[in-house]
Amino acid sequence: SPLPPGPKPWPVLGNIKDLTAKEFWLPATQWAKQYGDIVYLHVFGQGLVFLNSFDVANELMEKRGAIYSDRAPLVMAGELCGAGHMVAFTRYGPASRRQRRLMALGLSRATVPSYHPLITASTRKFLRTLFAEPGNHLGAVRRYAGGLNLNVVYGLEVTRTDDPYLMKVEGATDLLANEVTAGGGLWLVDIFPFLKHLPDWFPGAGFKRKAAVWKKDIVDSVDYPYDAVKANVRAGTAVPSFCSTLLQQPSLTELDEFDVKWTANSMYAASMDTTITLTQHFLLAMLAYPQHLARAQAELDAVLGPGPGRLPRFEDRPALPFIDAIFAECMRWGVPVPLGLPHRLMEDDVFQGKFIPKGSLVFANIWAMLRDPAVYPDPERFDPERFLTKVDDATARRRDPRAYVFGFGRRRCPGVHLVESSVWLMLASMLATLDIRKPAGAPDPVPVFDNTVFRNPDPFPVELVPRSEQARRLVEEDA
Ligand code: HEM
Repeated sequence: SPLPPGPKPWPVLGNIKDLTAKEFWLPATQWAKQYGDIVYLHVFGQGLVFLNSFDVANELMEKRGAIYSDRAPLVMAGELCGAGHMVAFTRYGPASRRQRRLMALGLSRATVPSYHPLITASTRKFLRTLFAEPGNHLGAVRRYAGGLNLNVVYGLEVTRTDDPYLMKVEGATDLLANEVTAGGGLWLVDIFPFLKHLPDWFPGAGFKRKAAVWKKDIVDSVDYPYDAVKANVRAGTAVPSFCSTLLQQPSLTELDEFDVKWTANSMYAASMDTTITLTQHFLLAMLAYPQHLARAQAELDAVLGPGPGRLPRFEDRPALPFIDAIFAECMRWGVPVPLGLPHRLMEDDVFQGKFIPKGSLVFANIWAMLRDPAVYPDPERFDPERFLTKVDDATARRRDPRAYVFGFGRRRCPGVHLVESSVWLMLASMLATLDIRKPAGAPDPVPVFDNTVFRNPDPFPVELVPRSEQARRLVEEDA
């Protein structure tokens, strides 16, 4: 069978000239328009496959998950930088299945409500930080996401901005997102693995010297909070958390411990940039569409009392359909991980008469799915109301961005239920208490995206100010 269609490759080099370091989802979506639901490229013989519709992604990544669930053997990130045991990098097999089981235990739909008190406390703390440091909302979001995770995962309470656990894991997460995987995770050594045998001093082997430094920080960030929770468990002082619960099981093997340690770290690393990205898109949307901010605040006032009368709680959610619609539209419009994380195909496959070679890296083009005008008319517009029109169940399922933004199949994001609770409360709390506006005289923000994995906008000017004296009092008195 022929390969799926795609842009014409050069001999040997393949489509290297078609790769872009920024916003790779844009050319990928142009190819989707030109070539259809499956597009094939190669770089030095390494196949790259783009699945551009829900049906095809579901058919291959979900239904044929037994062969579409591996990850690329990344020499630089996995081997040289020591991140190979992080869940997102783990090769498909017994180890990844053990990790996924642990995650399912700690992050299931049934478990997440037990974190609601903690999520509420973290969100309130986040609001206080925002009010106290109005010019540093990004720092506040970081601390919120990091603190919540340290608490849920390790039972460690963050009390200071320069908390040593937070600093360590933040540093390593930053390294991973902005250095190790900034170019999509692919280094020359991943294409030519023999390069890893170059001596460190060899000209061109700078990547090895970098990796040695980064590896130390990454491995440190995995051990440091884990050792703390283990010591707490031994001393009988551990508070309930993902790690402490699992570490107190009888007959824990060394392998179990290893799995708990790496799984715990992965939850932290994977939640940080995604949460920040989603929050930044929410702010961009509120700046560009102030009418939705006003409507959301009116809905909140009607339920919580004017001003607001009190801070939002999880129990309020069914009475706040417009807030839910804003949340859904932030996921759709923002698309935090537009091409997902590539799955590696483990065997040759044939689909709709096209040959997909073993070893191909398969991307779900989530961006194209969430910009499909047939499902989302006028897709560039931030329009929460699109989720409020009554439709039949099948259409409602098809238009729910949750079916796409978290990826597909056996590697689908295990953080989905945590996000559903934590980000909802965060958005509802910000809308209830803050005005979100451009600083006086500042131009409309034009978002710039520099990362190839996350669609995280570069910082932009925004002013977050208490909505009213009442809002300020509520947040401060809640301390
Ligand atoms: C806005 C929030 C988030 C979005 C949009 C998001 C999206 C994604 C996507 C698209 C993937 C790749 C799935 C695939 O390969 O098909 C992924 C993987 C992953 N996510 Fe999330 N995520 C979010 C938050 C979180 C949170 C809060 C956690 C943990 C607490 C988390 C943990 C993970 C892990 C561990 C993986 C790797 C799974 C694997 O390789 O088996 N994510 N996420």
